[in-house]
Amino acid sequence: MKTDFTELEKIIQDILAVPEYRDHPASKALKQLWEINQDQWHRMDRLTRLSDSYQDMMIQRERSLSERFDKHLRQLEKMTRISDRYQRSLRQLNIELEKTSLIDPLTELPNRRMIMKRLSQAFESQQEKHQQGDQVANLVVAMIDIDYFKKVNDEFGHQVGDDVLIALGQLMEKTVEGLGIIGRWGGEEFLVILPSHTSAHALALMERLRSNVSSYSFDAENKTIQTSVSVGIASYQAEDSMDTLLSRADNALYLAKSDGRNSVILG
Ligand SMILES: Nc1nc2c(ncn2[C@@H]2O[C@H](COP(=O)(O)OP(=O)(O)OP(=O)(O)O)[C@@H](O)[C@H]2O)c(=O)[nH]1
Repeated sequence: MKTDFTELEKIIQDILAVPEYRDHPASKALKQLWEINQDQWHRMDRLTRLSDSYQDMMIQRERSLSERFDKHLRQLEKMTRISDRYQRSLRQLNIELEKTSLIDPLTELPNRRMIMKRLSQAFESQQEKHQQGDQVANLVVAMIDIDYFKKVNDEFGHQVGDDVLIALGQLMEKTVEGLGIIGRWGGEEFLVILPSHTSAHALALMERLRSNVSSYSFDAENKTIQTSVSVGIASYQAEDSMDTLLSRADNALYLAKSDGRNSVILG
C-alpha cells in the first residue's frame, strides 16, 4: 500500500494541534517520532544532493579529461604528420645530396668520387676472380684526355668549352654504354672502367671511342670545332693495386699524347 505522506503529515499535525492531547504520552511519542522522521528526511535530502553534485563533478571531470585527451591526440597526430613529412623530405634531401655528391654537375656523368667507388668495387671482384684462376677477361681502365682543349676555351670562351665537354661526355658514354662505366676524372679528363674485358676488346672499344670523337664536330659561332681524344689503357695484372693500375693507364695516356694525340695506347 502506498503511503500518502502529505495526508499523513496533515493528520499528525492536526492531532498535535489539539490542546487536550498535548500532554498525552501518545501525543508526545507521536511528536518525537515526527521529529525523528523529519530529521532523517533532511539527512536523506542532504545525501541525495551531495550524491547529485558528486555525480555532476565526476561527469564534468570526465568531460574535461576526455577533451584534454582528444586535444593531445590531435596534437600527436599533427606531430606525426609533420614528422612523417619531415622524414620524407629528409630522405629526399639525402637522395639528392648523395646524387650531387657523386655526379659531376656539368656533364652529369659520375664524378671522380663515384668513379673511384666503382673502381674499388670492380677491383675487389677482379682480385676474387684472379684468385679463382680466371685470367682471360680482366678489369681494364682507360684514361681519356681531350686534346688541345685549352685552345677551345681560348678561341670560343669557357661557356663553349663547357658545352663541348658536355657533348663529348654524352658521346663517349653512349660508346661504352652496357660495356663499362665512364666518369669525369677532372677538368678535361675522363676515366672508363671496363670490369671484364680482354685487352684486345678494350683496345677495340677505345679505338671506336677515339674514332667517334674525332669524327664528331661541334658547331659554335658559325665555326666548326674539331675534337679528338688521347687514351691510355691498362689491364689488371697480378700484384696490381688500384694506384699501380691507374698509374699505368696515366703513363699510357702520356705516351698517346707524345705520340701526336688522337691515339690509343695500351700500357
Ligand atoms: N670550359 C672548361 N674548361 C675546362 C674545364 N676544366 C678544365 N678546363 C680547361 O681545360 C684546359 C686543359 O688545358 P691543358 O691541360 O693545357 O691541355 P690541352 O690544351 O687539352 O692540351 P693537351 O691535353 O696537351 O692536348 C684548360 O684550359 C682548362 O681551363 C671546365 O670544366 N670547363
